[in-house]
Amino acid sequence: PNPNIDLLYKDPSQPMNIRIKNLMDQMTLEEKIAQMAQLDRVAATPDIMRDFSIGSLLSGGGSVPREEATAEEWVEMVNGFQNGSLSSRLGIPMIYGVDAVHGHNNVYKATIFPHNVALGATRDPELVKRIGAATALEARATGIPYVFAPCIAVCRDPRWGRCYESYSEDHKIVEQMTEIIEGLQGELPPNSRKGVPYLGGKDKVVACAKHFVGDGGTTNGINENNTVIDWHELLSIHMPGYYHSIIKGVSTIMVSFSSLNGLKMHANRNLVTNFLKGTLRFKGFVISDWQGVDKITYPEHANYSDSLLKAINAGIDMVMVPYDHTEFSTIMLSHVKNNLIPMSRIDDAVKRILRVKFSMGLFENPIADYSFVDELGSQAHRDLAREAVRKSLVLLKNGENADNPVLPLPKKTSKILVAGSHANNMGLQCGGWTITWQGLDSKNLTVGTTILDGILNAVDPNTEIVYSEIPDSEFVKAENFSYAIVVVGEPPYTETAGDNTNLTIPEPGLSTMKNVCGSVKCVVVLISGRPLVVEPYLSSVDALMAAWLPGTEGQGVADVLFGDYGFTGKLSRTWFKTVDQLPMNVGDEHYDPLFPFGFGLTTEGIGV
Ligand SMILES: O=[N+]([O-])c1ccc(O[C@@H]2O[C@@H](CO)[C@H](O)[C@H](S[C@@H]3O[C@H](CO)[C@@H](O)[C@H](O)[C@H]3O)[C@@H]2O)cc1
Repeated sequence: PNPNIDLLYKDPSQPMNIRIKNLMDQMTLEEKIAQMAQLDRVAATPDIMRDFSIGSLLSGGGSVPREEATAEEWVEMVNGFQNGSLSSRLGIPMIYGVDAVHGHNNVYKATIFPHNVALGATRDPELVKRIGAATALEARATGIPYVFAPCIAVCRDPRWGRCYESYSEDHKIVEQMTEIIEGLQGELPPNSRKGVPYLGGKDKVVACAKHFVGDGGTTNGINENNTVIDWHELLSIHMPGYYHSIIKGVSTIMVSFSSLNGLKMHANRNLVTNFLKGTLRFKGFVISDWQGVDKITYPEHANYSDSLLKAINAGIDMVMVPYDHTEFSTIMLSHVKNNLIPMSRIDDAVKRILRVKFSMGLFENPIADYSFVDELGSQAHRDLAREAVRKSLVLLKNGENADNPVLPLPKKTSKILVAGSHANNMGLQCGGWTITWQGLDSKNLTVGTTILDGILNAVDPNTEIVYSEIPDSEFVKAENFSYAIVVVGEPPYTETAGDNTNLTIPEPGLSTMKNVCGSVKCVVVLISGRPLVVEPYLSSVDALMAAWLPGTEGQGVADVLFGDYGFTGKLSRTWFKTVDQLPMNVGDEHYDPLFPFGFGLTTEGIGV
């Protein structure tokens, strides 16, 4: 140990503020600046962590140790970097972050929960809190103590490629679902201080409310674009989720790529510093989005020096660089030495970062162990995800009238046709942010139960199931099926790749629907991240349900299709007739939906 270092900051019996001060008094300017940098794992090595005292690492979407890496391999990777950090001059541990936005979605074999649009349809904050707790355990199974969740966007236009990451168009549902923060971080002890970073143990993770602010309100839902809104609309629609998150002790908040009335959020000092840190008294740290600093200019990175100056002075504490830490540090050092960034701003950022690291016990427990590896994809979590799937399904049509319902379907019948691109495809039913950043159209993307598997498990052993991905109408007519289940929908997409102005059901789904439903009684199961154009086909399908992006536990669809459980889901988004109506949200003066916000037919389950 270096005799010139006062190790008081490593003493957990000391008050946190004493530890922070003792450590900061010993940090060089270079070390303080390095704590404000977050690198993707591909740009880091243990030596870099040691030599530069980098504050944080992340796995960007799809950034994994190797394909199908085990929990143990993840732990080894994170600990490898951490040991580098611990051997730095002051031994400040790094914090490793990852997007666990519907379960620990980068990791093979993790439980993949329904995306947020589906969770909003459950109207069940307690369920969502349990999902947070399960997600925390699966992140810890891989040695990771920090997740970039929840996304508390209020998506106001389904043309937005990230609309499925939003719980609802209604801010009240988004506020309720911030309960997930207490699942992720742990429940605040009674009478504990509100509005300060909280972490309730080694089985919990630091959370991140994102993306501050108004990410879901951009013009025409164009990703990373401009949200044009007055102050009262901003406060009433997009801001309440942040109050609720802060009160629940959220430790970090991520800034949005988008702009507010023409000003990039990453350069918005009034909102990040004056409002979030001032008015709302947020005490955790504010992190940029991925190259969010670079994107202050167009083309991005056109003037990184000026962008970094704007972003740090706006109040961003940690920069998700995530590649070139040398450029970052060199420019930061220059700005401080030239008094363009005041030392007080650096000290505010580092104090916030250290406050989160001390309050989460990272100095006491920097090295992950293998005690949680069996939590990854555990049966208990899969059962929880299956419950979430059941509760998220929204029944939009059930026969021509209530007297002659189609659902629940009989398990015992002669022959059932299961058709459609999304019936037997794990990648398609999970959607974006799954194993890779964009997700994949891949039957066996990860471990789980496809919707077809779920149906096969549910029906009577004597019932014949015929599966055909894209059957033609002759085949359907010739086979004398009792009825058909048609599972179709959107391909996986993430962020801008998901921006879509026509919102039609892609081929071959539409043709499959026509071929099948024109020839036999059919139930259509729609797999999508948002409402799609269905009005023209409604009269030709016998039943229609929204299954959203259910994740790995496809059994939950069969549970409700065949009546073990009833349909209870309610639309968390308005179902439009045509895209010309958009944006159209509950409460609008002109509101003419196909199915209104809150709509959902019900059926009785036998309650197994
Ligand atoms: O090579 N290219 O062509 C390419 C293109 C776009 C990229 O852009 C990047 O891709 C992903 C990783 O590859 C990153 O995750 C982000 S997204 C951003 O990242 C955060 C951390 O993952 C999340 O919490 C936020 O919620 C999200 O807005 C970025 O968009 C990267 C590479």
